[in-house]
Amino acid sequence: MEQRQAIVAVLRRGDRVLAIRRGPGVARPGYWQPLSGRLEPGETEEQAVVREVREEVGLTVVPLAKVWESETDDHRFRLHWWTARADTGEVVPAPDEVAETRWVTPQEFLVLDPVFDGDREFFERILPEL
Ligand SMILES: Nc1nc2c([nH]c(=O)n2[C@H]2C[C@H](O)[C@@H](COP(=O)(O)OP(=O)(O)OP(=O)(O)O)O2)c(=O)[nH]1
Repeated sequence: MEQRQAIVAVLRRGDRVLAIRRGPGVARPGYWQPLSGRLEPGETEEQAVVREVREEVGLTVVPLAKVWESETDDHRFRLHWWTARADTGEVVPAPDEVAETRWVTPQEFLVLDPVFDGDREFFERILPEL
């Protein structure tokens, strides 16, 4: 299958990041992860980060830096990981896509269940180096 491109938006507020639980309207509901979403044709990764964050939790964010690339465990998506600043604003989840949200420390993310292997690797290995 042709690999699709998606962004992951690691929203930072102080020493915490936004974790969301996948909602009932998406594949594999129940998993905890940072926000993610498909890159649309003609869109830059930064634009996709801003759009997806707005659609999924209603926050306006500023993309900071691309920090990692990975592949999903089912190989369907190449994931482009971005940090973004989200200092203010209230999180308002899109009900179908986001079941729950939590601002977590990296340690707190690692005890959420279930999480994807690639996301675990990000929080264990990549995020502490940033
Ligand atoms: N952070 C993270 N995001 C992931 C992982 N696996 C995975 O598919 N995603 C993201 C990439 C896509 O944005 C989204 C795919 O979910 P989906 O299949 O319900 O979304 P979709 O609407 O884009 O796809 P589809 O319905 O057309 O098949 O989830 C993962 O391991 N970690």
